Amino acid sequence: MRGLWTTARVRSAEERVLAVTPPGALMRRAAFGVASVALELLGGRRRVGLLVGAGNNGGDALWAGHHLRRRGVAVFAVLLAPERAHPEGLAAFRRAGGRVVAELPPVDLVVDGIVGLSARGPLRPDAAEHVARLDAPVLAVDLPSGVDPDTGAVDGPHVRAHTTVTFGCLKPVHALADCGDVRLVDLGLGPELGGPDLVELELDDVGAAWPVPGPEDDKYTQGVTGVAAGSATYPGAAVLSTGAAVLATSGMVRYAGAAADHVRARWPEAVCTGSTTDAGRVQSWVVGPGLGTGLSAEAVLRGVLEAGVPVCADADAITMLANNPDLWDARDPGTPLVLTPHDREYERLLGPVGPDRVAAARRAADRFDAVVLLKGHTTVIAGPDGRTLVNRARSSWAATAGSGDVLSGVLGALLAAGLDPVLAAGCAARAHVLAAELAADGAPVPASVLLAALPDAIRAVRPL
Ligand SMILES: NC(=O)C1=CN([C@@H]2O[C@H](COP(=O)(O)OP(=O)(O)OC[C@H]3O[C@@H](n4cnc5c(N)ncnc54)[C@H](OP(=O)(O)O)[C@@H]3O)[C@@H](O)[C@H]2O)[C@@H](O)CC1
Ligand SMILES: Nc1ncnc2c1ncn2[C@@H]1O[C@H](COP(=O)(O)OP(=O)(O)O)[C@@H](O)[C@H]1O
Ligand SMILES: [K+]
Repeated sequence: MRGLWTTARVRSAEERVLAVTPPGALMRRAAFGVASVALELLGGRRRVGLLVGAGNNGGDALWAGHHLRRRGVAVFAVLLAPERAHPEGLAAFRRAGGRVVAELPPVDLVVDGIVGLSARGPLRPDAAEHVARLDAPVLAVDLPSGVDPDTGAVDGPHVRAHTTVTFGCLKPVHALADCGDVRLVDLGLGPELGGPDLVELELDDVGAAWPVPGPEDDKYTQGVTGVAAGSATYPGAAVLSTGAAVLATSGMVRYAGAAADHVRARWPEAVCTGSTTDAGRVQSWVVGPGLGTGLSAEAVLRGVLEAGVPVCADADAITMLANNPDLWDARDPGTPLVLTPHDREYERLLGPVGPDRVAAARRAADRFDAVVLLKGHTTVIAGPDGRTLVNRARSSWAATAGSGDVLSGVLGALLAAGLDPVLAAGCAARAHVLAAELAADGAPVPASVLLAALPDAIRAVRPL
């Protein structure tokens, strides 16, 4: 598990550490970390450029330039606000033989010290012009400048980092946006930080949580997943969602709906009926993919919400809840509900997602007293208790029709197995990303192939 702390939390921890640390010591430690990673990336090459802003982020870059000079590297600095450049950092840089220039000459690596934690919004025009001219890889100090530290949002010119060196702890930007390879330099903030604001599950966490049958188990004890999805128009959604539940966990999957023949033909192990009313007992329901939004679909959703087992409400189920708020009343208040909207479905529920996906997911979790999994390249999972997970895809191949149906089936199976719903959502999202990576391997991947890669993804995360 990787914890991430917002800038406000980092600042208050830093204040307490600064109060008991000699002046400048934290910055020099941070800068030494930047210089060490720069030397590693240079691999023997010897020319570095610095882009230096007005704040302490620029100070870090100048001190890193000082360390690099001492290791014999030629270092050139562009000062974006010369009169406000960090005075001690600039003096040390000059003393060590660093050269201040109006424009960077050809270099092997650029250190981005334009802005750090205090900045908001895109790069200003002068900084953006320098960044647009770069052709060397960029090592970002703390975060790629122009990317919002707390939301990862990008709204104009920004730095694209090959590597980011950050200090003290990871911040939301490091999980929500592309920061390249992220390295952490310890500043001793740990004891002052408290619990993280956001958490990113690692593969080991997913593997440890994934349900595995024991010697005493049979097909019922592991939780039976119910899938209420598909229609005459969209049988494929039922096939994909049911198949994902079949592959995600051992045990049993019941399918109930109009696509029973299609599901049976593809997944003979699923127990299929035409209606949720005669489906038999289940320990969770997945409802919505390809279901339609008519009166009969509403009746299905109502029945599932009343059933008293955890529900994953996806796709058309979300649209129905948005269109007909009376449906919320059918919900059994004591049982978990996981909503899995993409941005357009979210908008139907609560208006535009906006640039802050974490805040949006939390808003919905709070409003609906549900776990909300806001899908996208960066998926955010918020629980009604405030827990928040983020899961960033490494590629965008999963942006393909039907891939959300696969996610819903995996999530439903993990709910049936009894996983805590926030953890279930986090594990499903992580395994889905991994299956997409394994299946795509650099080329487009249809959802049915992503689905077929689920067993490989599960094998890859399970402890040896
Ligand atoms: N605290 C610590 O213990 C440690 C902190 N450390 C380091 O300090 C960093 C935080 O430093 P910080 O607070 O000085 O602010 P920082 O992010 O460098 O720059 C803000 C300045 O930039 C400007 N500016 C704003 N927006 C902008 C934009 N879009 N485009 C361009 N310019 C923009 C704005 O100026 P103004 O608006 O006045 O023109 C403001 O002056 C942190 O990320 C880490 O690297 C490490 O040394 C470890 C120890
Ligand atoms: N740009 C992207 N990069 C990576 N994954 C993405 C991207 N866009 C969407 N996804 C993922 O693909 C899936 C799409 O789900 P959804 O929009 O419901 O598709 P469908 O309704 O066709 O099944 C989600 O798991 C989402 O997180
Ligand atoms: K930076």
